[in-house]
Amino acid sequence: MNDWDTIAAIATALGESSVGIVRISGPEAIRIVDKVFTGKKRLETVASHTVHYGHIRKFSTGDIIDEGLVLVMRSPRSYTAEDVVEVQCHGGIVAIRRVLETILEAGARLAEPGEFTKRAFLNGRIDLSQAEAVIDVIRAKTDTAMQVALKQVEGSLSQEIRLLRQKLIELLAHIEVTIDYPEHDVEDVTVRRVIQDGEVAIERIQRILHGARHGRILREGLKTVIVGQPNVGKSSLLNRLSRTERAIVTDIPGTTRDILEESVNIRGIPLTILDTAGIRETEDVVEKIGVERSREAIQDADLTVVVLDGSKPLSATDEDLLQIASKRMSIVIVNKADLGSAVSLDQIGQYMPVERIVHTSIKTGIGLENFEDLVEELFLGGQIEQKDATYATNVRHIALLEQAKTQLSEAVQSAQMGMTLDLVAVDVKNAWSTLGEVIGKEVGEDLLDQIFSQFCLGK
Ligand SMILES: Nc1nc2c(c(=O)[nH]1)N(C=O)[C@@H](CNc1ccc(C(=O)N[C@@H](CCC(=O)O)C(=O)O)cc1)CN2
Ligand SMILES: Nc1nc2c(ncn2[C@@H]2O[C@H](COP(=O)(O)OP(=O)(O)OP(=O)(O)O)[C@@H](O)[C@H]2O)c(=O)[nH]1
Ligand SMILES: [Mg+2]
Repeated sequence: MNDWDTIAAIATALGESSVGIVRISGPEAIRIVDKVFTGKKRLETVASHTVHYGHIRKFSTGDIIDEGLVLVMRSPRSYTAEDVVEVQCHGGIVAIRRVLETILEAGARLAEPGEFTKRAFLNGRIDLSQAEAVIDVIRAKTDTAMQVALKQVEGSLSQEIRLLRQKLIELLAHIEVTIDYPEHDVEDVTVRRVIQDGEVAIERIQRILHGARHGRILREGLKTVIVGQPNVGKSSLLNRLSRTERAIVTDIPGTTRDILEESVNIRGIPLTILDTAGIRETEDVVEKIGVERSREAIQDADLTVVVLDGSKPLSATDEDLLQIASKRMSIVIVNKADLGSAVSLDQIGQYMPVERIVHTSIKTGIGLENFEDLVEELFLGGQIEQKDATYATNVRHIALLEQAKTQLSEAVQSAQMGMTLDLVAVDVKNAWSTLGEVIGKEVGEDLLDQIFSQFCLGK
């Protein structure tokens, strides 16, 4: 174990709560808490993973600060793999702060954000991808996001990466043998193996990356933009989905002026919805800018919802929007079904497959279920349902996986083109070390600092 100092921090959220926890980790953790805690036994003598009742005292005066329960977890069986003591005191800002203060007076240092988890990594209890997933668990906003992150904390991605690296090392060993003892193996057997194993590895990486888009959506929300002419019901849709009166709805066309943003949750899929100003049909330059703005919003979005007023015939502006949206993931809502239908389905069908068209009356709520079904179908497509699939959700991991994929493609190509085996080996070796960076092999201190500084205090 490293001879680091002993760190302490408040582990629970600040504010009024029933219980608060101060966590201490490091070689002096138990001795330091012993100096300020009086229970039946000295903590130095108690068994690991036991809980003790007693009083916490001010280090300088010996005055009682609070009563509490203390947990002792001895190295290496703890979160950080060091000796860890957790003091559970009363909640509320004053009690927790005073307990932390006395522990700092007794010799601990205030931990930096993420320092407990950083120690768990540096002590080898978890790898970097597991440590990074701890942030995702804390930040998860839906059950599914939480589930995916927790799986990663438990090592799902790490395991995939380790397996891939293992295969690449075996391949490298094979190449080395062929280079060093040419008589031992025929070169083209090795070349074939590079191509075959390389392609299998690329395929595995591809599968992890395929889940990446879903992973990002789970973390950041599906960027959704609502576009359409004035007065068609765009803001009404936003209000319905968010179950708020966030957007102002009136029968005056042009009610929404600025873009509004709202987070909603549809069947466990987080959506960040932008409600845009309606696009008018004029030759006016200012209005043309409106179409341009919508076009930009559509380019940025994961999902575009085009709202039409179904009680009116399709206009040229509607067709423009349908045209732009047809190139992207999109859904068409034909609204105001309660006012009768004047819009031609065949006409919309020229731009959009019928399965993507939903008829609604947002005013009465009719058809919204179908819209939600469609969102769910488009974005989960059964894939998130496979609970054991591994997703890369972290941009750093995704970038590294893309890079490793490229390096492997280069190895395969070099092999196919008949390059010498030592050149092929370089690409394979590169892919192996790129994958290593995902789990924290050979990463620099700067990167670690950057990653762990995103954590909250006490984690
Ligand atoms: N009180 C408390 N609750 C908590 C945490 C904590 O640190 N303290 N956690 C903080 O995130 C989470 C649980 N995560 C944890 C992960 C590993 C170990 C741990 O001690 N692992 C050791 C020993 C396992 C064992 O005894 O079998 C190990 O893996 O070696 C503890 C908590 C959520 N709940
Ligand atoms: N009859 C009927 N009226 C609706 C329906 N949906 C919305 N409306 C009404 O249409 C009017 C315009 O709705 P908004 O949601 O403000 O429309 P918008 O598309 O946001 O309009 P702008 O912000 O002006 O671009 C309001 O009076 C709504 O109550 C519907 O399904 N049927
Ligand atoms: Mg509006």
